[in-house]
Amino acid sequence: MNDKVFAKPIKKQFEFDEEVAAVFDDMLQRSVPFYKESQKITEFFALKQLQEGGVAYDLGCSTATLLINISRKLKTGATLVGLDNSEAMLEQARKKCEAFKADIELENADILEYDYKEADLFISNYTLQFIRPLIREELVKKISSSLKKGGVFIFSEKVISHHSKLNKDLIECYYAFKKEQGYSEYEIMQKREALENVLVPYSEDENIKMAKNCGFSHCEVVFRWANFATFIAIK
Ligand SMILES: C[S@@+](CC[C@H](N)C(=O)[O-])C[C@H]1O[C@@H](n2cnc3c(N)ncnc32)[C@H](O)[C@@H]1O
Ligand SMILES: O=C(O)C(=O)C[C@]1(C(=O)O)C=C[C@@H](O)C=C1
Repeated sequence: MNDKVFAKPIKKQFEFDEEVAAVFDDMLQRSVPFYKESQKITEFFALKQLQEGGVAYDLGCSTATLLINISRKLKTGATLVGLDNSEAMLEQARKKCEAFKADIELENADILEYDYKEADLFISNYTLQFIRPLIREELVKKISSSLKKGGVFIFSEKVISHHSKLNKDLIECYYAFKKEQGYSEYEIMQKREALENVLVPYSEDENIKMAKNCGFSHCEVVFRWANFATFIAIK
């Protein structure tokens, strides 16, 4: 289905509700530049990390597109767990897993409260940005302490620049991308307002510093387009 969520007047803040879940795959492909490429790079490093008996979590798995793609390419027996606290997203995810016969554990859970098993891999694409800054670092510490030594955390985020002119230009560049994807000026502005104080992006440096403060020995960007980046942190 096509995303027309912000084509009508919206008064509430952005939510991952039924209306968003129903159009989510289209929304992401048209709202995240190089979304498929960032998924492919995530898949590549995820598959390298997963050995027989390995455990991987996708935090904020939404409709499970990424885990389904990983499961289809996985040659070893590993446990794939997708967590999300939007039941509407999980309904879509379950339907897709059923259709693709993908062996994935999906749980309705708050990623901040979840009791993680020892894992080899964590993924969280475009989700940390929705976690309040005050508790974001606690979550990343929890992820790091649940990983085995040498374990990997792959995460993608919208990012800002602390150079004000460059930041303004990055946003302009992103809105030009959205227009090319068929979103109107009105839809872009409405979504911008709905995301205000809900999606709180950090800069590339702040994300790397956060990972290092939380127990990762190394963190770097493996893919970036303007204000969207994919990071790999290694314990
Ligand atoms: C932008 S979407 C993630 C997109 C997805 N990872 C992908 O690459 O297609 C963010 C997801 O995080 C979920 N989410 C946000 N806060 C959460 C929390 N505290 N616990 C669990 N899920 C959460 C939302 O319901 C939503 O599905
Ligand atoms: O559309 C925007 O303005 C975005 O920031 C894109 C973004 C994201 O980065 O997570 C925001 C919300 C939706 O979940 C999909 C994509």
